[in-house]
Amino acid sequence: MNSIKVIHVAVGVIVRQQQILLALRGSKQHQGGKWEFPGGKVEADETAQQALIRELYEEVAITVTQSDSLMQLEYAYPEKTVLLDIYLVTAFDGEPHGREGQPLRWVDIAELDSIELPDANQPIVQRLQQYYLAQ
Ligand SMILES: Nc1nc2c([nH]c(=O)n2[C@@H]2O[C@H](COP(=O)(O)OP(=O)(O)OP(=O)(O)O)[C@@H](O)[C@H]2O)c(=O)[nH]1
Ligand SMILES: [Mg+2]
Repeated sequence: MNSIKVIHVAVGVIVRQQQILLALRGSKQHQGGKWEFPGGKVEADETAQQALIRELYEEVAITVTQSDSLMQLEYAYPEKTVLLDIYLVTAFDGEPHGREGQPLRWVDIAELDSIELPDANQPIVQRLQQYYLAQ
C-alpha cells in the first residue's frame, strides 16, 4: 500500500573548506524551489552508499572518494515518508556542476540555517552546525 511505503534516499553532505554544496530543486519536484543536498533514491539492487556514489556522479559530476555515515532520518511528509541516509562526503574528484541544469552553490556551515531546505533536513543542519562550529 502506498501509504506505508518508505522511500529510501541517499543524501550527500559535500564538505569543502567549511562550506557545503547545495543544489536547487526544480519547481515541479517534491519540495520544489528548495535547496537540497544532492542525492536520490536507493535502487533495489544497491546499498545506500552505492546509491550515494551513483547519484552524486549523475547529478553533480563528482567521484566520491571518501564518505562516512552521518545520520539516518525518517520524515513523514503529508504525501510520502522518506528515510534519508545521510553521508558526509569529505573527499571527491572533479569540480561539481549541475548536470541536470540545476543551480549549485557553496554555503558556509554557519549560514545553513538561514536557507530554505526541505522540511526533513532541519536535524541535519543542527548536527552539522554542532559538529563544525562547536570548537
Ligand atoms: N536529494 C535530496 N532529497 C531530499 C532531501 N531532503 C528530502 O526530504 N529529500 C526528499 O527525498 C526524496 C527523493 O529525492 P530525489 O527527488 O532527489 O530522488 P531522485 O534523485 O532519485 O530523483 P527522481 O526519482 O525524482 O528523478 C524527495 O522526495 C525529496 O523531497 C535532500 O536534502 N536531498
Ligand atoms: Mg535527486
